Amino acid sequence: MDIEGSDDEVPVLVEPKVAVQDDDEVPTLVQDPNALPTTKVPLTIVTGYLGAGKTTLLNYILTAQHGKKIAVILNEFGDSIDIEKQLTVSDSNSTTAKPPPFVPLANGCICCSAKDVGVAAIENLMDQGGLFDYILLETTGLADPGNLAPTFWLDDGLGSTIFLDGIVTLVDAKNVLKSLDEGYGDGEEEVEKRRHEHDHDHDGPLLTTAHLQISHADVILINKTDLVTPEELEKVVERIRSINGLTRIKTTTKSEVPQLEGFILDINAYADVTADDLTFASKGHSHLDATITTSTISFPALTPEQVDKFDLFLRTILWEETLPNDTPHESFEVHRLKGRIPITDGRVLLLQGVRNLYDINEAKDPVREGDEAKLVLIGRGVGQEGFRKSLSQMLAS
Ligand SMILES: Nc1nc2c(ncn2[C@@H]2O[C@H](COP(=O)(O)OP(=O)(O)OP(=O)(O)O)[C@@H](O)[C@H]2O)c(=O)[nH]1
Repeated sequence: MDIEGSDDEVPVLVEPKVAVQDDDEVPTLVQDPNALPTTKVPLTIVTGYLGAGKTTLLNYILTAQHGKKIAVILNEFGDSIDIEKQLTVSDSNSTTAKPPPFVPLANGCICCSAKDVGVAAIENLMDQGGLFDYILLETTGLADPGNLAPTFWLDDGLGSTIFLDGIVTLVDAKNVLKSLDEGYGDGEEEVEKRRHEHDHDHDGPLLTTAHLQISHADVILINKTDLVTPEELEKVVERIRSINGLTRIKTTTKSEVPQLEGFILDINAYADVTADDLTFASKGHSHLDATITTSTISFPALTPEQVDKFDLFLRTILWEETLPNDTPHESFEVHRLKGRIPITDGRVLLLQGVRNLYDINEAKDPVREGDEAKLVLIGRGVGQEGFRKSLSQMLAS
């Protein structure tokens, strides 16, 4: 699977990205028409379970020859001092009681730790840190990247100097299945909390941190492959693929990814949607995991009149978390979505979404003969037949 082809697509925002906090709030897209165009700096979120190999990956990137000046931000939490110590720090000041906000690293990169990883906080830090051309944000092992991604994606539409390039998730080949099945590493309290948050009946399949980190990932590194047999590794790959059919997967030891560019860095995962990605996703083994699945809905090219109806379908599932037309359904939550929607007038609409945010751009390449529309959803309960049914009812109305 490949996430390439940014040159082919001219982004035309036909639907602003908006977040809906509550029913009274009217979402607006605020843009300063006088703002000067700036070169936006890509930000990659690096997530993954405790001990999966995040710091090892950052060290690998920071010592590789990529010609970039990278700013690494460590989401400060408990053991961040230890993490800092592990990084390849070339500055002697790093041992002072109060380290400077940024520590210069080997090959011109800089590193800092921050409690607040909101957009404004990071832009502030960047102002102090000087020129750089890439940001890697390492989250804590227990972070839900789905909480962070909308912040950076939304702000990119609001004139930020940062844009979300993608989410890279490290998984530990040896322990990931235990994490997915039992919430291994989440702790009893957290497991109980998640049951209350995500499963109102408390007897459904458990949603673990590992699920959240995998379902939101654009790239997954299955690390520590030296600790498993080829058969065990194959099982891990299949399970992960069944959760997230859109992600690119690579198996690694010591988080080594010789080809960083286009695989970890500069993947543009929130801009590009290729037909190949979606076709690949629809061939997944979608029932290996009881909690999170990838579901593909295919339908014929839309007429221009159906575009608004399709948009209403999206708004209903993402903002109201229900299916249109009172279609009966079990509870669900969408973590990530992508779509490619040909229109009978020759246009192709590209759809991107994370949690309750989405946007639609117009692809430059025209519709091809026989193209069908594809909507890929990743999340809990997204494989229900009701999705197809309510969409076709809505389009036919
Ligand atoms: N056997 C083996 N060990 C590895 C591999 N990759 C990393 N490690 C080791 O696993 C340990 C944890 O790696 P880290 O890179 O610190 O993992 P992390 O995800 O940053 O961990 P936290 O910061 O605790 O969340 C370290 O001792 C690494 O040297 C690997 O592929 N195989």
